[in-house]
Amino acid sequence: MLKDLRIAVIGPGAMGEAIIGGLLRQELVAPEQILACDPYESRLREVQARHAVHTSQDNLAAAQWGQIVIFAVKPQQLKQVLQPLRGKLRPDALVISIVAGATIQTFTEALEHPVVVRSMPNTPAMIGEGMTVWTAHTEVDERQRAWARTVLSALGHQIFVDNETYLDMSTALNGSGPAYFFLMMEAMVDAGVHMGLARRVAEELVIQTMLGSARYAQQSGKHPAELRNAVTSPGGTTSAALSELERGAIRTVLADAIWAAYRRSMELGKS
Ligand SMILES: NC(=O)C1=CN([C@@H]2O[C@H](COP(=O)(O)OP(=O)(O)OC[C@H]3O[C@@H](n4cnc5c(N)ncnc54)[C@H](OP(=O)(O)O)[C@@H]3O)[C@@H](O)[C@H]2O)C=CC1
Ligand SMILES: O=C(O)[C@@H]1CCC=N1
Repeated sequence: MLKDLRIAVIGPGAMGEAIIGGLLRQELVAPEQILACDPYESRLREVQARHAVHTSQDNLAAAQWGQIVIFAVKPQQLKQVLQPLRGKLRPDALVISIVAGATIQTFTEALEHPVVVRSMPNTPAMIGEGMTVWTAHTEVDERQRAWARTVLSALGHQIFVDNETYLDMSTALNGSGPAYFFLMMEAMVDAGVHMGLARRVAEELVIQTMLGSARYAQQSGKHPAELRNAVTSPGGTTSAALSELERGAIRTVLADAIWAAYRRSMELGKS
């Protein structure tokens, strides 16, 4: 599918490198098909040492080289990255953005290039367990959509949505979502340590409980409330804990947090 295609990754930071790693791990491309482009030589040396891909400090040359051009810079860096590339991409190049908030229109206008996919992955992509949501401009043809699907599948699961407004919502749920779980993990481990468990043991208990619960929810297909009720014995330990969580308004706090991320994604899109 991606055989012989040239893929430029502009901004091979944490996520950009995850894309490179995923593509190579799944043997979807060979290292010489990838060009990582970053202004900092030391970063390029690290990426080169790990993946043996081509590297460059010249975004324009990289963008012109790529048949697929992936933008993985920070939202705050995007404007200055796009400006020199205006009207310079190959007409049939596929742009894939993972930049939070940045709209398809931002790319089409800044680059004068309509063939743009906007996506939102997450950090479990580092181990091929990501969840990515993506959408495409109408000018992205079927062949290019298949390329995008293959590239994003290298990160784990992916789903296509036909309305770009879902991308800001996805940013708040699956994009930022791992941080919510890591925070919960951290708090639970600390509580375990506070009670007297060794940290190493508390970590193992918490991580496997989270993993097992996620897999169980996925495989059983049951509503989370049903699964929760099955844990909650009358007058037992779980109901004592849940009562405290409800007293702390955990549902409202989580919903407010997710709405804050959603609003922030939309704000980033306007800046
Ligand atoms: N982290 C996450 O969980 C997720 C992030 N995203 C999105 O992915 C994007 C990247 O995030 P992340 O990987 O975390 O950030 P990083 O800071 O790790 O990656 C950004 C990379 O871009 C490089 N860079 C900076 N300026 C330029 C430039 N002018 N030209 C080319 N490259 C440049 C940076 O170099 P240097 O560091 O040396 O400045 C860095 O290597 C963001 O837009 C973010 O919204 C999407 C989903 C999840
Ligand atoms: O925090 C952020 O803005 C990025 C986007 C989703 C996850 N990290």
